[in-house]
Amino acid sequence: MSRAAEAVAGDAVELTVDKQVGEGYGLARHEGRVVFVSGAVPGERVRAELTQVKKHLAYARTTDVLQPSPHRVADRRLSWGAAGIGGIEFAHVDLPHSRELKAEAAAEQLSRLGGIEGTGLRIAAAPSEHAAEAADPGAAATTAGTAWRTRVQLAVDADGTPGMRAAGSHTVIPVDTVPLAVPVLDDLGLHTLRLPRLERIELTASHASGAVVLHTRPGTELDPRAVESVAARLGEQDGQWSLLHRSGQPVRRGGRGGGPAMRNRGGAAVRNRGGSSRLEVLAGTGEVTERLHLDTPGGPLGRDFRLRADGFWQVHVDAAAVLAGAVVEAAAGASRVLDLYCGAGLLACAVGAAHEVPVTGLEGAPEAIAAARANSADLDADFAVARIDRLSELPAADVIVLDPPRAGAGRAVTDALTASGAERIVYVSCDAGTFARDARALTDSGFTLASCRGFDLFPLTAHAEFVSVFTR
Ligand SMILES: C[S@@+](CC[C@H](N)C(=O)[O-])C[C@H]1O[C@@H](n2cnc3c(N)ncnc32)[C@H](O)[C@@H]1O
Repeated sequence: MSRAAEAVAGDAVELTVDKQVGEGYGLARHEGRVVFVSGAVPGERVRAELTQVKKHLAYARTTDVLQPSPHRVADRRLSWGAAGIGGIEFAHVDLPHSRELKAEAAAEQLSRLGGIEGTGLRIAAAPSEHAAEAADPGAAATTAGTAWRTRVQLAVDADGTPGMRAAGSHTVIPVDTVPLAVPVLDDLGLHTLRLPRLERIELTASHASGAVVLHTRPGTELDPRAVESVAARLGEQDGQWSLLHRSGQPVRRGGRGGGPAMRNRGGAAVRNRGGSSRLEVLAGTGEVTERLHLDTPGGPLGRDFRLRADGFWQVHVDAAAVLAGAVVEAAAGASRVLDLYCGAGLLACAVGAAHEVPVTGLEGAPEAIAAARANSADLDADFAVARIDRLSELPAADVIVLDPPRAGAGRAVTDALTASGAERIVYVSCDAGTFARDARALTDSGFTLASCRGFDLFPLTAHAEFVSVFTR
């Protein structure tokens, strides 16, 4: 008796994409398996190559579109000379529809992992994209959503050519333009330089200032020509630009001085600053200044935040204002606010200033806490270094704000939130999956999810931000 040959990676298959799920995948079925397919739009019939095959599921990438969705547009990466780069999962979808697909994927995760139904979740456009789409409806298929990143990392290959990593691979693809970056980072032109001995560069653009961090490969010295060529580009820019170097020492595992291992926004493990490798300021102050503008019920609020050039700040050019605005609104009526994972103090300072209430902020990175203290000198605010997941008790507050990294808060933190005296939790999340898991823990222990708002603060990628309020 003959049997159909078992599917293997490399096989070409035809798929009908049923719906959108997390990480930018469309979901299809093929010969008894669930297939997660990239580069497709729900409703489409595509030909795809299987990239990974397991017993009950497989991964695939679209190679040809047989019946296109009306929401399919020309892959924007082609116009950037950046075909195949990863991290821009909706490069081929019109921008408003990409938001609907993210909302569909997040609702599925909230239901499956969090047992949460009927939130009516929408993902709202950030003001810049909203304006671009309103000014020119055609922009939704082309330029809207393509110039928002104030923080960008370029990988550098062994020959010193900068670029972006290919999807699912370490291969560096040279680019004609810095994808998704705010114009000033593209204008620097660092992606056109040869940068020997570097393994990556971090680019930061903030209010009237910016910074570039050069990361050398482990065991190599900085190449003076690379430093000179980058410094020359920074010298041509308006505003204050800093140039920094982080040596590529291998990260120490355990031992003293290593600092707590944490997850950054993208989920990659990072060492607490200062423990693993040295950050050296080659030019400028080594700091950037961010400016927050908010319209609050009490009137306009403007604040400057200084932070270290490599310190955490919300990435989308509108993100700080959008998230701070939503958190200020959600914290209305609070008498004392605790901000967990507070970074340089953005949310704590916005809430403290808008509602004139005392705030406490806790965060693992000492440099961020030093910045938060300086940024809150005019407020009734108290900031301290702490590993949130190791706290046995939380400081007293009636409203607790938390904005954990992509890995979410986890059981120890949700238990501490439950044990606290807080009546309201304002949870800011950049990952619907880990948020859904934490939401289930909170609702299982007596909290009710009162609201969940989505914001497209990572346009054209699979990610979004969520601001949710739990009450009890
Ligand atoms: C998404 S950022 C939020 C920062 C801040 N809310 C803001 O908007 O600028 C998460 C922060 O959590 C910190 N962090 C990550 N893991 C931590 C942990 N286990 N304990 C304390 N802080 C942590 C990171 O250093 C980072 O500053």
